[in-house]
Amino acid sequence: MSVIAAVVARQLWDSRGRPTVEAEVTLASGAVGRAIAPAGASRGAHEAVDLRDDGALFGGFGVSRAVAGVAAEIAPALVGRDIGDQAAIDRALVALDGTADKSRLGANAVVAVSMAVLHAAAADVGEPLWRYLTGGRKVRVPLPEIQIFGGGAHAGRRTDIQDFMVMCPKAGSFRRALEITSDVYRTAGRLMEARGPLSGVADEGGWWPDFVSNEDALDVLTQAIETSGHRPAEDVWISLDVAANELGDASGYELALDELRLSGAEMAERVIGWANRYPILSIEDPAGQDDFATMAAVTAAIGGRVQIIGDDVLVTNAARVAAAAAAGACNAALIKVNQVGTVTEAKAALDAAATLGWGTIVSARSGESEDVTIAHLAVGWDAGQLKVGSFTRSERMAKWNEVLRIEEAMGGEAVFAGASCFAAAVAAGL
Ligand SMILES: O=C(O)[C@@H](CO)OP(=O)(O)O
Ligand SMILES: [Mg+2]
Repeated sequence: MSVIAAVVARQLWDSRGRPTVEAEVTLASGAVGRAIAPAGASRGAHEAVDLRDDGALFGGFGVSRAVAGVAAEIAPALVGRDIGDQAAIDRALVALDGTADKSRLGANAVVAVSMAVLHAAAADVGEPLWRYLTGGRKVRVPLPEIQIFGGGAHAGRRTDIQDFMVMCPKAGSFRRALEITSDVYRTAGRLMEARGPLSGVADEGGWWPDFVSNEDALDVLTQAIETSGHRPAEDVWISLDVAANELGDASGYELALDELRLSGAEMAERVIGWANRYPILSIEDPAGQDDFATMAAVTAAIGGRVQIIGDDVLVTNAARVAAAAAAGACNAALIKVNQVGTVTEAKAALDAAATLGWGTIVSARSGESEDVTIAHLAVGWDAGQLKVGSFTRSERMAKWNEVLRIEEAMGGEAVFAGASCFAAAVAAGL
């Protein structure tokens, strides 16, 4: 394999109009790999730390430091290295940064370079990234989790629950899952229009929510599934990201829309109640990032039939996956490369979760770009599931459309992960 000849970075803009980092890795062979760092809004305290200035009107100063660090330190450390050894390159990035949370060089600089290295390695052997990652293994096309309403930190906290999504485990193909979800999405928009003014879309493209309670949103989503001509709990299921880290911690949670202040035990009761009353197959972060007890209470009660995903709880960190498993805190892991900072560390978290028999979901952030790396990771790593946001925003569509291209490229070999990708779906007999 070829060696790295140059690493450059530049400042681009993300889907929220905030500056971000793009890295470009050129090899001696002439092959090039490029990647853009995404950015979260609901972030866990245990995540790797970007160099950003989110509060500033023009927040470019942190990002320009991240860009400058690539030129001054990362490029000299990587030039001349063998592109085929991603793990060694990622180890070098971690050592060069020297902090536990990548805050010196910035996780946004580190993740952009790490993913650009991966792209360059695939380009060097002339393979699409997803195929390069399979190493010849059979992989599945992921089950998509697609947002219908966006709330929480992505929509001025109009609902407490952050993501109201749907899953179609029995769709048979990725293409069909998108068709069904499109019916539900557009029907939900019509229902909201009929109730009053329709106020556009949230950060990830889901409808901007206009509801009187969190359960009102769940009612309208269930109605949208029915009215679209598909069957709730047969063809289409609800998946929620409560993002409860934004609502409180073990000392108490606030559901502002419902005018409720709940203890951890009451929060668990509430979430379990939703799962009992609505066609829910998956729930992410029903408790705060360090409230393993509430996560475990939910998992013990309904984890046999509902996927309980850790996001802020796990932050794509293999050690936290192990700690959560010991506490019985979840049965699935969200995988966001920028939460941990390098491709190799993200893969280690995914492997740790998969070894436990957990579901694994490669996920976008709420601040995204045209970068489609995660579509390739979801397929090439055989994650089984992919969470990208909604329809109607091109930074999301770029990823969904890329999976459609990959599914087409697989031809007759394409296997849709459907219900096979997590135990709860299997238990539900899907
Ligand atoms: O919480 C999440 O799962 C993500 C995507 O919905 O949001 P953010 O990128 O803001 O952390
Ligand atoms: Mg989340």
